[in-house]
Amino acid sequence: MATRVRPSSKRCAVIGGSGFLGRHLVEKLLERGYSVSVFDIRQSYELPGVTFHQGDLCDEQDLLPALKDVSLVFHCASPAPASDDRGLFERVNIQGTRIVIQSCLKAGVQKLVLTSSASVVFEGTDIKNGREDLPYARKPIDYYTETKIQQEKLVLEACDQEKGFLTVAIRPHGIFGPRDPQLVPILVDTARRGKMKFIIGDGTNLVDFTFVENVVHGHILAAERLRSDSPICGKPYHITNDEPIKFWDFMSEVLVGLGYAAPRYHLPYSLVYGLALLLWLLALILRPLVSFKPTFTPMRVALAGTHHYYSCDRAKQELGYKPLVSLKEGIARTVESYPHLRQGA
Ligand SMILES: NC(=O)C1=CN([C@@H]2O[C@H](COP(=O)(O)OP(=O)(O)OC[C@H]3O[C@@H](n4cnc5c(N)ncnc54)[C@H](O)[C@@H]3O)[C@@H](O)[C@H]2O)C=CC1
Ligand SMILES: CC(C)CCC[C@@H](C)[C@H]1CC[C@H]2C3=C(CC[C@]12C)[C@@]1(C)CCC(=O)C[C@@H]1CC3
Repeated sequence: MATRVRPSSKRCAVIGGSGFLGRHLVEKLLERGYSVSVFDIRQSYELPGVTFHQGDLCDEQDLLPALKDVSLVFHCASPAPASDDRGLFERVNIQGTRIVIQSCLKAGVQKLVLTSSASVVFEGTDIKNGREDLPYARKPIDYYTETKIQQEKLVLEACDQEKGFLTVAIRPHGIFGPRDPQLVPILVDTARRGKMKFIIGDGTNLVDFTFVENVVHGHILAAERLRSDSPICGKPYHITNDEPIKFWDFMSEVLVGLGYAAPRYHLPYSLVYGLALLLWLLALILRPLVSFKPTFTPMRVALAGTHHYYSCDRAKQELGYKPLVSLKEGIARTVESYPHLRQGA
């Protein structure tokens, strides 16, 4: 009689493994002795110990081969928030996540760890030390957030301890670090165009920025603690640096580290938010005729001008989480990793 071979617990798949967070996660998993199957719509690197599968996660036929003999799946694929493409977010984050869950069940995967976002509770108003029991945003600030909420619900609701399919969601906030394609590059581009002179609001708002290696650490702890009798099944966990910082101090440290001037002049929050909303509407109306992408979107202005920091007490207590890299060291390592973005380079 043929016996069914249980997939090795050291073989895992990273969906979105070519991305910023995904690649850092893959590198750490390899270091910890895992063999990794990467699934992504693009291939951005090659590494010994990694098998690449290129395809669209919305297509089960593309995805299934990447999940063969895999017991643990990390799902950290998403379209970039800056694309602001409602159809794409719905297709990839909602329908695609349904396909990911179905494919995991078909392939006999036992654990699914989703990269969600702390933004699933953010409505554009202050959040101070927010805990995981805050309700999902009733009025999500953009399509990205709207679909990240649906995605998280789908994954957590799929958790079935009796059937042995275990899920958990990690909610990071403001990930930064070497190879980040959005935060530092957008900041530098804005500075180079002379638009980083202004502080939106009074500049005292506190925000979480999380060094990428801490986010990776949170994911691996969650995966390794996920067992059928563990209290973490079907739950979300905030993962931050646990060092809220003034948004404009963080921006200034990165800018000054790269040789640019720190923003100095204050503009009222409601004025900038109103203008950003107007520009966004204009861009939407004119989309069939001309395509332009405003730098100061309502989402970015809200993120730049409000408090949004989160408690990671639940992760500390239930996952044994503690940030490994301080904000100071994370900023220094990030600045050093971008020689091509320095002033004058
Ligand atoms: N960067 C940040 O500050 C934060 C990110 N997150 C979440 O972390 C995750 C990773 O984000 P990043 O690494 O920053 O983004 P990224 O854009 O660098 O990586 C996302 C990856 O997903 C892949 N992907 C997109 N659509 C796909 C599809 N249809 N099929 C297969 N692969 C596809 C992309 O090719 C890319 O490699 C995302 O789920 C994001 O929502 C959450 C909180 C903060
Ligand atoms: C133009 C300036 C006012 C701001 C430049 C920096 C921004 C590009 C970033 C500051 C906070 C970042 C952030 C995200 C993307 C990049 C920023 C807006 C996310 C939206 C990425 C995806 C998430 O899940 C939440 C993040 C919150 C913080």
